Amino acid sequence: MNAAPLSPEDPTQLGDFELLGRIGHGGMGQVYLGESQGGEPAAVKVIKPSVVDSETRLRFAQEVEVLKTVWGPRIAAFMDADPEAEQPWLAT
Ligand SMILES: Nc1ncnc2c1ncn2[C@@H]1O[C@H](COP(=O)(O)OP(=O)(O)OP(=O)(O)O)[C@@H](O)[C@H]1O
Repeated sequence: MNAAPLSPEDPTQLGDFELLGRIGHGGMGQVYLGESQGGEPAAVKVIKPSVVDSETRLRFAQEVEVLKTVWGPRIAAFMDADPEAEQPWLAT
């Protein structure tokens, strides 16, 4: 997986995931390459601090709930999430 280096303002740890680099970004989030405590690679999506408000928190919590209910060979599997954290995050 190609990842760009973390910037000084990036978090280095979210939940049990160590963040190792940046792999992409969407409308409301930055996606990091992460690693679980067991050494499993993860895509860790974090809501950008500039867009965290009650509406984006709600949308993000809904995304997490939907992800918990879907699985398949072409769907990144849900690993863990904390939509109520100061910086809400989701690991797949
Ligand atoms: N599981 C993953 N594996 C590899 N890269 C990923 C993964 N999830 C996201 N990415 C990368 O991060 C980018 C943004 O993903 P994200 O889920 O935030 O997209 P989005 O749905 O467009 O954003 P938003 O939900 O914020 O509107 C993707 O285009 C991709 O490059």
